[in-house]
Amino acid sequence: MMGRLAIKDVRTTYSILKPYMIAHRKAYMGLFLLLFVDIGLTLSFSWFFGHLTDAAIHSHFGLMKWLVPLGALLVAVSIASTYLTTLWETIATNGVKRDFSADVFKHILQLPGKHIDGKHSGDLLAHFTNDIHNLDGIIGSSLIYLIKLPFIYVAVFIYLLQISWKLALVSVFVAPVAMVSGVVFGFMLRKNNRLIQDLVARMNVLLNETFSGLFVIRSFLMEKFIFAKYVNRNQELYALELQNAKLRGWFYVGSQAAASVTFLISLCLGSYYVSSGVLTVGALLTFINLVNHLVYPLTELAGQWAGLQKSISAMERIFKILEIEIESDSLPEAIAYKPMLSAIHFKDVSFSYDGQKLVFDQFHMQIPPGKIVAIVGLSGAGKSTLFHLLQGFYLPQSGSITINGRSTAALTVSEQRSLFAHVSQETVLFSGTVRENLQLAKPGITDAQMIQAASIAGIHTFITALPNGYDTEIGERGSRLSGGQRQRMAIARALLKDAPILLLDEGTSALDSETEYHVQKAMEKLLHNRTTLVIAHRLSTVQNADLILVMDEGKIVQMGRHEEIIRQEGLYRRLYRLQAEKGAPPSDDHSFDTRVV
Ligand SMILES: Nc1ncnc2c1ncn2[C@@H]1O[C@H](COP(=O)(O)OP(=O)(O)OP(=O)(O)O)[C@@H](O)[C@H]1O
Repeated sequence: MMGRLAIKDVRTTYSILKPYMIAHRKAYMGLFLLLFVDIGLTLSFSWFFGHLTDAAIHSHFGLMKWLVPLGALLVAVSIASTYLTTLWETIATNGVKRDFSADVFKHILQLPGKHIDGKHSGDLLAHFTNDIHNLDGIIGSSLIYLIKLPFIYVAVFIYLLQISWKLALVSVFVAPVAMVSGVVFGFMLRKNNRLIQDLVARMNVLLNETFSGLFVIRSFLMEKFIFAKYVNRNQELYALELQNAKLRGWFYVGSQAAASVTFLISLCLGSYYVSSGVLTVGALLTFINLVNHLVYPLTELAGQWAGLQKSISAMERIFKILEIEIESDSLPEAIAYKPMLSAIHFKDVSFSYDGQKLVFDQFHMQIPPGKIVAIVGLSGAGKSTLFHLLQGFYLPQSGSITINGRSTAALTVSEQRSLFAHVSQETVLFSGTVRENLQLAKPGITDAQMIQAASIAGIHTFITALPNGYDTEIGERGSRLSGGQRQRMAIARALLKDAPILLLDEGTSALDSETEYHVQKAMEKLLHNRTTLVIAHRLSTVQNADLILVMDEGKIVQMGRHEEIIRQEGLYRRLYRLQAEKGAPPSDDHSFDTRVV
């Protein structure tokens, strides 16, 4: 992995992009060669104009006869060179961007949970919609241009010296002025570009949150507020772009003025030399043409320089992601475990999300193999955190978690995550078909297995009634399905993963009684031959559990079977009674809703 680097300049940016550019070295070498072809063409065309003019003035038809086909040849080479430059530049630039963005994407997929927490999805999105494309300046045309500049300068200057050394000296005095102002403006542009890119990222966050929460926005009548926020940010962006344009404009005006002065002085002096017989008309034409090639790059410098600065500030943003240590070297893959009854042991586990407030302090927990364990407790007690730690989404600061006597620290990410099938409270499905969503569970799932799992989860009949059956699109995040249907899809997905340990979160408040009953039945079928941890909200689950763990503020305050702990004075009985007082006397069909307390 890349070490910690502070992006300060172009060199650092290139040190990151170097391997990607080397991978496309053929295209870059081609472009480098074409650069010399281009310089050769520039000199040849100028030479051609001068000689053709002199030949015409002096009626040298013999010379003109072979100059004309030579001119045609130069045009042909120029056309071929333009075509190849366009092609190779696209191959190089897009090739580097394709490979680099794939690596950035892979890196984000491998970021540890604690680093994902602090990132906005819109901000991450901006790396791909904005930052990667802004790298064009440093890997594409600006790079070629800036490499070409010194070469063309030297080549043209040597040619000019041969025509008239006095004129040549006059014509290059502008170069150092342009260089110095380029550095100063470059610095200012980079600062401005950084602000623009940060703002674009913030706008992405706003857009992302707006579109994903559109119904909440409508329900709370937040449209005006959101719209005003968007308009303000857009205005801010406009102001920054304007500032950027002014900077580029001044740089352009400066270099244009210096270039025009150079051109005019050369033209006046040159005309004087022609009238005094020192230069021929053809030589002056060659000279003026070449001076243009010195002047033109300087006027273009502002644009190229801005592109380069944009790239560097884009890379600064991407680098903040790249410098975070990832949790594994490669992307994890599902491993097939044979059915096994797993014992889980938390020993002196201390954990904090933010490094300050401890969720677990020297936490101890032992889950016997093959049992159904219900976890109950107040909201914020640490139940979900327990699931996060088990699956290795977060690592404990101290202590150990062992599964069948093996520490999770010794497991690879693939090994650890393949041990669990998780049905979470908030069901996340992906855009695509029912089949695609179910097949995500494990590679190589057959249709027969898929139908079996969907039948157990009680969703097969519903799926077959859809217009395209298993090939029906379910919309973004499964939006075309109801809450209960989504949950049963998640159960089918967990069944197909067929992992040794089940983690269930009974968040069924959104379901009607009949759906809840079906979901519950489907979940029960998941429980055989495995160790199961259920964050329990239903009395039936709690009563049927082999073991109940009652959690409070990151500690297990009571444990045992329902009949045992209901007799004890403590949180469990309080929760149970409160449920009864709510007017819903506990029975098998009612929710053991710990959240209401
Ligand atoms: N990503 C996070 N970053 C910081 N703190 C967090 C994060 N997730 C949870 N917490 C905090 O950790 C504590 C335990 O949260 P956890 O989600 O494990 O509780 P829970 O028992 O599952 O609650 P609930 O029943 O409401 O889902 C809470 O104080 C919560 O605010």
